[in-house]
Amino acid sequence: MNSRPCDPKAEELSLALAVSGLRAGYGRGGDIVCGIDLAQKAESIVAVIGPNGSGKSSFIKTIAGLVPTRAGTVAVSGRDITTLSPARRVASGLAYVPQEANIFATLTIAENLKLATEFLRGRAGVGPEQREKVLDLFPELRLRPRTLAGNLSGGQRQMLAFACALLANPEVLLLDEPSAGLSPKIVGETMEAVVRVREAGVTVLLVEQNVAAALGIADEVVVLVAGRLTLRASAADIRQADLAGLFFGKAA
Ligand SMILES: Nc1ncnc2c1ncn2[C@@H]1O[C@H](COP(=O)(O)OP(=O)(O)OP(=O)(O)O)[C@@H](O)[C@H]1O
Repeated sequence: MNSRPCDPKAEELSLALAVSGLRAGYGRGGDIVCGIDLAQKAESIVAVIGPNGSGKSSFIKTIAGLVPTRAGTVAVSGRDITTLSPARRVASGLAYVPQEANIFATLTIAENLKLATEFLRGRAGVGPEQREKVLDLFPELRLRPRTLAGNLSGGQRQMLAFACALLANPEVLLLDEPSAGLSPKIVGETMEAVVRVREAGVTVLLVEQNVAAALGIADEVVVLVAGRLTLRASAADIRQADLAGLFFGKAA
């Protein structure tokens, strides 16, 4: 037998994102995130789906440091970031694009991009070179730097929000419902942009209500019900599955 001994530490280090026993909630209320484990390989896209109110956004916000962690750990590329502030998490390689208010509508495209790196001095790979790489991914933004972000379409705003997050040269990008409020055509373009982001070497954890859109681009899907991960499977397997059954425990 020539199989190598399993080294859990080495395995953990090879993961882009490692979430273990994560618990979180709001104020004095009960747990909304109820002990979640998630190990995500580098340069993969994992989609988090589940019924309304199951805690998908709360889960991703807890990883971003915006909802206080009550128990458990979060690590990016083997570095424990559990106790870091949201800003320090960004500087540690974890970027987050919220569902709403993810750009400054009264500033221009160029001003939004400039502001995005203002507090990131010291993070390796942040600077003009990264800016060029990001603008190569979203060439439309390069064409009209003086356009007010508030005058962009919903899809263009999402591209700007992605670009601002990517300027931090993240290893992991958290996206909270990027398709929300977009027309079907623009949802498709937004999902294509997520694929380009992954092709650029970034690991993507995506919360989506639009299950079909998420399944179209994800490698793996996790189903969250009442704050717990109830299923993890390849997107191909989930495409065949009965979603009502997965979400609500109903028989087909
Ligand atoms: N700021 C908050 N304060 C208190 N409770 C909150 C807060 N934000 C969310 N919740 C509660 O946490 C639970 C999970 O909400 P969350 O938005 O995380 O679910 P979701 O799965 O993302 O829902 P949706 O698919 O509808 O966006 C809900 O019961 C919600 O009311």
